[in-house]
Amino acid sequence: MSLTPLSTARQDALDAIRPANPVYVPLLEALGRFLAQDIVAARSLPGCPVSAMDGYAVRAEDTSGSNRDRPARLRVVDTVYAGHLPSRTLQAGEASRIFTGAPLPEGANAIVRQEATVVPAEGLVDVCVAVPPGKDIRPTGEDILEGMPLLRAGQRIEASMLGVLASMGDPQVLVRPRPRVAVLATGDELVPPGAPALPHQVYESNLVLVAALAREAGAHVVEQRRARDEDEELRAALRCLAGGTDVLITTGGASVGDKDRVKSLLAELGATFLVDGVALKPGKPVAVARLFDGTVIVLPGNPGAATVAFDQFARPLLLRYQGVSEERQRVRVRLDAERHKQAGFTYLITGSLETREDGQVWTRMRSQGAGQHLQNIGAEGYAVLPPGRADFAAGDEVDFERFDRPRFLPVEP
Ligand SMILES: Nc1nc2c(c(=O)[nH]1)N[C@H]1C(S)=C(S)[C@@H](COP(=O)(O)OP(=O)(O)OC[C@H]3O[C@@H](n4cnc5c(N)ncnc54)[C@H](O)[C@@H]3O)O[C@H]1N2
Ligand code: MOO
Repeated sequence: MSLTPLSTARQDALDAIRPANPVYVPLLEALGRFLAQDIVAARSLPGCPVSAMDGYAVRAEDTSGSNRDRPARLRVVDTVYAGHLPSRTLQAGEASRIFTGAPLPEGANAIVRQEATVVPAEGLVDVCVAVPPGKDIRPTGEDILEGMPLLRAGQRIEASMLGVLASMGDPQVLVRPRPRVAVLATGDELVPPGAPALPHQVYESNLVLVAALAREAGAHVVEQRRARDEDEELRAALRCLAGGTDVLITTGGASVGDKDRVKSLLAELGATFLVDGVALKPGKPVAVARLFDGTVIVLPGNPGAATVAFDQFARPLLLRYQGVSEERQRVRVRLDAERHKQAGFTYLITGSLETREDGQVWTRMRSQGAGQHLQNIGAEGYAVLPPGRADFAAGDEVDFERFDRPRFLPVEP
């Protein structure tokens, strides 16, 4: 049987997922989630001209030629604090005591910092500098002008964006719900960390790995469970977890061994498979199915293969649920070593990037093995060895998919 190519399989899986309907959440809850609306400035910031310094609002012309030896003496006719309105229009020879952020009085066109003044007597100020018009005034809209586009749907919300939203007067923001995810690790050999394990047993490590990857993709992990390779136990776990969540992610039991029963039990429960096996290494046994109005993603048990299969299927699916697709940067790189592969497969080999003296970019590929834990730690991306070719020599050019600084684009429901 020929396996489905990676890009076709991923599209088949994604086409079945509709983004969830957006909801308003309080700003802090939106951190790390995806904006479901374009944001246009509802007001200017500042909303009117304000002082940028503590000092005196003056008419610039009243200070012309003044210095420490020949200060300009002005009458102080008002005091303006931030959040309060001035009570006077400034006339020639007058100043208003003013503080940072306070609105500029009518008639004033400059600020003198208080360090450049002396108070000779109550109600008077000596200005020891000449200030030009506009000095230390923040004009209306200096930061943000009403009507300007600020944020766009699909952006991942950062702390600074929450500050901008609040500054526009919004107590909440429209985002898509986090998908509710359950993770199920299967295998008789698995022992939970914390309990004693014999050499033929394996510490269960996929639950935390997959839950963490799901959380990085914006999901809310609601349950993590282990099940032995027993039909009854597996069936019960699959039914319960698929019923109560948006996405169930399983690991292990995905291949063709006698005890690899996850896929056949899902089929018995009525699952419809959108993807079942992909021409991808590592990660070949990955499957995606619909069951009980939710999605089940079957990952291979090998931690390395599970990580790649998660990245290529679960991550885009969880992101789509939140209304976005991820666009990673691709660069051309040279391979640091030769590689042989199955011609029909896409191989994704984690590695780091290195720019050599001649300016060419090379990738230092990690040794590849489905079961390896270490190949993903600190990797900068994947060297993509595409289908349609079996042999790659050191120095051959391929695409490199970078993990850092992806773009998130909104998808149409
Ligand atoms: N005859 C064939 N055998 C295999 C094929 C094949 O096409 N024909 N495919 C291979 C590929 S590719 C992969 S990948 C593996 C994955 O198979 P499974 O999903 O069935 O994984 P398991 O057999 O359950 O486990 C594989 C390996 O990973 C360890 N593991 C499993 N779960 C965990 C966990 N939660 N925490 C830590 N380690 C885990 C497990 O102990 C095994 O060592 O199949 C190949 N076989
Ligand atoms: O393709 Mo298996 O997925 O890792 O070796």
